[in-house]
Amino acid sequence: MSQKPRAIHFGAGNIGRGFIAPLLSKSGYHVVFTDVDKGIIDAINEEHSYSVHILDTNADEDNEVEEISYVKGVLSTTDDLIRELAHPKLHIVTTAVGLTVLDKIAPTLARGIAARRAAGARPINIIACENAIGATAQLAEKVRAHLGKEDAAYAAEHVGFANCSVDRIVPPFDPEAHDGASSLDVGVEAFFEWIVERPALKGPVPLDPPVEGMKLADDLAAYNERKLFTLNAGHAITAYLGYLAKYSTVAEAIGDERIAATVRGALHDEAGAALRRKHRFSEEEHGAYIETVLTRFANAAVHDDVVRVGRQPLRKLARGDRLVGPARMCTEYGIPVHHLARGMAAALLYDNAKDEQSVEMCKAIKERGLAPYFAELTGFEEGSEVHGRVLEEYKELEGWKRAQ
Ligand SMILES: NC(=O)c1ccc[n+]([C@@H]2O[C@H](COP(=O)([O-])OP(=O)(O)OC[C@H]3O[C@@H](n4cnc5c(N)ncnc54)[C@H](O)[C@@H]3O)[C@@H](O)[C@H]2O)c1
Ligand SMILES: O=P(O)(O)OC[C@@H](O)[C@@H](O)[C@H](O)[C@H](O)CO
Repeated sequence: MSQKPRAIHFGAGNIGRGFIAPLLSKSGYHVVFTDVDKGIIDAINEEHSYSVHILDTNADEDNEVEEISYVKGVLSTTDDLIRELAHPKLHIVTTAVGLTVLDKIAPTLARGIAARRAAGARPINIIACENAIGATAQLAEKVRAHLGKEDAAYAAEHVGFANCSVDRIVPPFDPEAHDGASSLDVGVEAFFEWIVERPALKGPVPLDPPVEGMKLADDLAAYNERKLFTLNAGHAITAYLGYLAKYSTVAEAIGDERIAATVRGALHDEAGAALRRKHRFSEEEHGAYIETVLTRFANAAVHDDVVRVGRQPLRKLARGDRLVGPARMCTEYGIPVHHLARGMAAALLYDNAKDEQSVEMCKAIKERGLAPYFAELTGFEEGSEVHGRVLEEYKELEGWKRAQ
């Protein structure tokens, strides 16, 4: 049996296989994937390895391929997972399942924590790598709701719940477009950033062994907001405007000057101005961060569909999320929002019959009326400046929709 320290990763999807597991594996952890998808778990247990293709516009072919080996899979619906969670060599648990799925994995994590207490096992750290402010804190609350008093006391001492900011663009990968690639392979951009909340970690800090590529920060909130309100805000605006203009990919959409101008304005003059005020990022540093983000969007080698980036518009229009979050921050600092308003309007126009939240949103707008629905969703009251501007932009963008 392997004596390597172990890591369990929930969600063997794009970011799990393409980012988190590779860092853990390269740092000396034996990675155990867990997923509800039996097909992925079976494939992992047949192959025990896969390749990560680093994709860059400037290369004719994949410019680098990393081999990830010695991985295994466990179906998340079986008791095998509880045994894995109680393993004496387990150091770290990560998730990348989607924010709305945290509810579903919380009871399993609670059972795993109870089993660790019964076994007197070593401390572990749990890190939810989902796109949201405080995703791990949200998970911790859901897990605690399933713990008895003694298990909760054990968890408070032995289980670290650390928030993080996680950044790497990893869309679905087409193995047929790459010679010799397997169904488990993933295609990723070269850029990555994983920043973890240091004060929340239990046991040795940095982790032992340290995770190569994992940065630790005392003030995670600043990095979390910087990423969500820049990369994800710009990504969402590009995707929703791109969808309206009938582009398939983010790279195509950001190549349209009308869309690029809105994204630039939203990131530099609005979200960026508010983030700089709140977190004291310098203009030079934050400007460079935004420009890197825009270059990443234009990377056509990472074939990223606007429908992936626009998925679940109601989650993206939630009050603390990537569109309304920076718009609220702007209003706190008296910064007018024109471009973000256009982005929110484009999100409200996202009409995709294959996306459940889009269907729900379009139905609600039709039945309840845009003005009251938007106010209820976002907290921007009817009659407020932002509310009025979003309604105006919505009308104008309906013209884009009709023009197609
Ligand atoms: N792909 C990216 O570019 C990227 C980058 C940063 C963060 N994220 C975040 O990572 C998370 C995952 O995104 P993704 O793109 O990898 O999605 P994905 O759909 O490729 O992967 C999610 C995986 O979770 C699995 N899953 C669903 N329910 C589960 C459950 N109950 N138990 C165990 N596994 C379950 C799915 O089967 C799937 O394999 C999201 O929160 C996303 O916002 C994604
Ligand atoms: O994963 P979502 O749905 O929250 O957001 C879609 C994309 O913006 C996102 O997955 C980015 O690719 C990622 O956040 C890059 O780090």
